[in-house]
Amino acid sequence: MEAMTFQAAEKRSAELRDELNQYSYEYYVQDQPSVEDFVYDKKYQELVEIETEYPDLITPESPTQRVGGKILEGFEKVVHDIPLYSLNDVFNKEELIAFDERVKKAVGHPVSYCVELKIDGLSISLKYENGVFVQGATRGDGTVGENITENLKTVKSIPLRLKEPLSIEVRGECYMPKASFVKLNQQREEEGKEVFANPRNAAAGSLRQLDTRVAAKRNLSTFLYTLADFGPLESTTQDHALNEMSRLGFRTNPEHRVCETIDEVWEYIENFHETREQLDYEIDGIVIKVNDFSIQDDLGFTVKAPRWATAYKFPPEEAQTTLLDIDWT
Ligand SMILES: NC(=O)c1cnc(OC2CCCC2)nc1N
Repeated sequence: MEAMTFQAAEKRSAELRDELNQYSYEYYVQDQPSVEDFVYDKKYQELVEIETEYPDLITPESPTQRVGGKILEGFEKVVHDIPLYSLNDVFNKEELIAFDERVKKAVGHPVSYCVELKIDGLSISLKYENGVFVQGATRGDGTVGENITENLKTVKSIPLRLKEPLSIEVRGECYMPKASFVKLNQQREEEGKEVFANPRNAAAGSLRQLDTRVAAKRNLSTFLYTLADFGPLESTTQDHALNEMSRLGFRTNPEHRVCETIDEVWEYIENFHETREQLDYEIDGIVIKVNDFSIQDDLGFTVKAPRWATAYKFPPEEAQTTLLDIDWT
């Protein structure tokens, strides 16, 4: 290809960046690729050539910035302005009903719940300034976490630029799909390395890597579930907030549902207790949240957890054996 003028390269690289980021969004966030891999690869190669010729044209959200390549000295500490809370657990229907009774007593009337699968991964917090991904951190102890921005940039489902130039903070789970976990452990066994006990440990181990190229190869994914700093957004319920995050380009879990009674919540729990091994990611329970944010504010928090949410935990199963028994390839 004869050398492009800077102006031509500037225009072409911007077109390629937008096109490639759209393809990546369809593939990794919507799970609905619109083009074959070779189409993506060809355009990606063209962008690499232009950026190699004109490095000044590289922008933070360029897909070429997702391959990693930095060896970090360590992880800096991040103080969370808004704490990441943990959840009080319940283990049976009676305790779930007691949770609903406490909420109704405190609020004075029945409430709707937003129920979500409890993804078994690593809690992360993502900060965006004017739409650009600027910081990713682990939960840590809920107040102080670790800056893992460079590793999270390699997670393809995390948007490097939002669909709108908003300054917001969201939280969610970074996880390793079951199939990737099985493949990774097979690889590690062949290499005589120690295998990971479960997908959660594999995801945590991948994000704790100081060599960002390692994280880039671990096929991690995300489901976002908390709008922490709303910026200009005005969601009044958890269900609406999930839809807003999806609209902005985040990957959210499609199984969330609003339940009007605790019986409906129990039906949802029983359904997923049976069908969870068909999911291509691990869950360890169901999260139940009062849907209305103003009622959440009225209920507030105990020292470590919200009064407006609980986690129904499934009894631990011999997950590892079932995982390895299934042919995920
Ligand atoms: N692992 C999950 O899938 C999950 C975890 N946490 C939450 O909610 C936070 C927000 C307020 C307390 C807990 N939702 C989830 N879906």
